Amino acid sequence: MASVSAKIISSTAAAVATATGGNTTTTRSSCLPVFRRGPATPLPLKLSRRRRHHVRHITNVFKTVESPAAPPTLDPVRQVQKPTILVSEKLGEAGLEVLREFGEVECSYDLSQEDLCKKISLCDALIVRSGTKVTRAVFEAAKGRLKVVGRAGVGIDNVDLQAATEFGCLVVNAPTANTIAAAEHGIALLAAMARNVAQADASMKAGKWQRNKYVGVSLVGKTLAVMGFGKVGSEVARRAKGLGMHVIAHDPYAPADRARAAGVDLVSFDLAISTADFISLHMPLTPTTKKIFNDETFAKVKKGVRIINVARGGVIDEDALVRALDSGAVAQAALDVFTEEPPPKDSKLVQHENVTVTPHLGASTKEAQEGVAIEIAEAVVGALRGELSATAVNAPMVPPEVISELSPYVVLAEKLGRLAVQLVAGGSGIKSVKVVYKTARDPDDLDTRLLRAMVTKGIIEPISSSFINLVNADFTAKQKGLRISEERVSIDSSPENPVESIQVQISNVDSKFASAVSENEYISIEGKVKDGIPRLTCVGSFSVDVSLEGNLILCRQVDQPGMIGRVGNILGECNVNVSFMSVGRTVKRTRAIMAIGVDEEPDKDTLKKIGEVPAIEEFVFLKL
Ligand SMILES: NC(=O)c1ccc[n+]([C@@H]2O[C@H](COP(=O)([O-])OP(=O)(O)OC[C@H]3O[C@@H](n4cnc5c(N)ncnc54)[C@H](O)[C@@H]3O)[C@@H](O)[C@H]2O)c1
Ligand SMILES: O=C(O)[C@H](O)COP(=O)(O)O
Repeated sequence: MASVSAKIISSTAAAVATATGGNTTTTRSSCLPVFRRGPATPLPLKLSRRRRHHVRHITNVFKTVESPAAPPTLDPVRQVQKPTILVSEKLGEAGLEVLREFGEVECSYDLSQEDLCKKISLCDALIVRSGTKVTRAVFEAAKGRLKVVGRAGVGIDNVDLQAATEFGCLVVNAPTANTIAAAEHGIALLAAMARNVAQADASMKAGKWQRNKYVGVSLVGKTLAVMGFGKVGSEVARRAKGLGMHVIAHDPYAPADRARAAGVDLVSFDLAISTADFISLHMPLTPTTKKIFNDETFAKVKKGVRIINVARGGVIDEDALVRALDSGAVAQAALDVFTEEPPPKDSKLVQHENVTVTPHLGASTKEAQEGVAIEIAEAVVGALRGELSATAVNAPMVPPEVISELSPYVVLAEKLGRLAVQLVAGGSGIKSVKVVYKTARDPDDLDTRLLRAMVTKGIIEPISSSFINLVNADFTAKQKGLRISEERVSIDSSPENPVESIQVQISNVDSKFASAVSENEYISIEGKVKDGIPRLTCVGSFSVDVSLEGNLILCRQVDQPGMIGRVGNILGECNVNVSFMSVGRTVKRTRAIMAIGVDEEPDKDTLKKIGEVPAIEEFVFLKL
């Protein structure tokens, strides 16, 4: 019971040491290059000998298939086997040079799936852009030889990450080198659309001179809503302000002070779309943002709004956009990205006279492609050397024995992060997260890198296009201005379990569920692993005990008889299956918290009915 000592490990996500695994106590003299945001300059990072050993295992942690014996190519200088690197889409020359210095490079563009599968078993690395589908079949055909896939760009939706991980293949990307290019393309589309440049050009080339038909609209003094205030969105905002536009932004997870510093007001989704003259999309494609622009949304926009999309086609319901263009709700659209790429030739959207299109050119500038090429080439070479890459998007790097012992806690950590972020009220940017581990072991022996990475993953993934793992968690958190600190609390208990409990605290934010806010005024949730199953054991000051699976409804109600039955009935009537239920209270017959696990997602009406039960003071639905 007694808490003996508390050791604070101030590991800001910013700390370079944490980007490599976060051991804050041991630094020795060996340096390994790790590639970080911005120009692809190797930064020396000091790693302990133990850490270096882990680093070398990065590509082997999940390896399930032995590499076949392939004909070796010898580097005449080093007299070691040179790896073979297949480049399947056009890559900048500077990147190719980096690759050629290290391995045998084969550039084969426009390969069919079949041909790619034939070649891949002789390759150690593959470099692609968005046009090559790296499917499970490709990893299967690689027969274990493929060690790394490099995506020369941000989006990795064309790479089957699950298959990559299963086959022990590291995937790295180049997340920052094309940010400016994408922002510039957004601005190019904004201006071209407002002045009908593409339509007027086509008309003149058809021999016409239609000055009256192509009268445009001015940008100065107009309101631009930037939807997604991340890397690209904030650069678009900056440029639009330079054009004299009034810029507002919607991003539930962006820190308000970062927006304020850029002279941009963060507003709600509805306010953004109902007041803007122009809407520019810069959010990632996630289950939450998929088709976020749909018939319902277009009914709320300011009539005659103009929309730019250089993010991902899937955030717009394209049929709904055609209807909105036909009705005049949307005056014009300028699109670089499409749900299906290339879109069907007879696509009504592409053919629409009020739509300007480009074939996914956002990242296509010479400068961006050179930057991306160098960034990806260095990341791939580093990975082939077995070094740590800050842009790795899969395959955590922890010794198998640590993974095995921590695996149930890994699930717990991710779920606690995922729950905690959903308790934050939209509009309040998250800046500071603290993870508290209670352990009966020597806190110095507790390797929390994986757990911290998984909490970070749980917090960031629902709100970003980033894929988080042990390698990139701190790097990504830093990019998002998120400070993750840790505290290890030593307790008297059985040292059999590596961790007794994990608590996630988020400070300086408002909560959607006031009861999740502790006396110390931060959102606090805590969990434990019992019989190998992760469980939620504390919400704010309330104790509960529910298994973390399916979805969760948290209700705070007056502590009185019949509450479980009433809510259970509402869910039952709507065919929502309750998997478990737990009630926690601080004082008898005052207030209680009910945690209800549900297999299905209740619809809006069902949730409304729960909220209408008089004794229920607040409730929230959380996806695990
Ligand atoms: N057209 C191109 O060639 C091209 C080039 C680069 C990037 N992209 C795309 O642009 C998008 C943005 O890229 P980035 O590098 O700026 O990513 P980022 O992760 O830096 O920014 C995304 C932002 O969206 C915010 N967000 C998440 N959910 C949201 C929601 N529901 N509503 C509003 N905002 C939300 C996040 O908080 C984050 O700030 C991605 O979809 C990326 O794939 C396209
Ligand atoms: O995800 C990205 O980086 C952009 O969408 C660019 O894709 P591309 O490399 O195929 O141009």
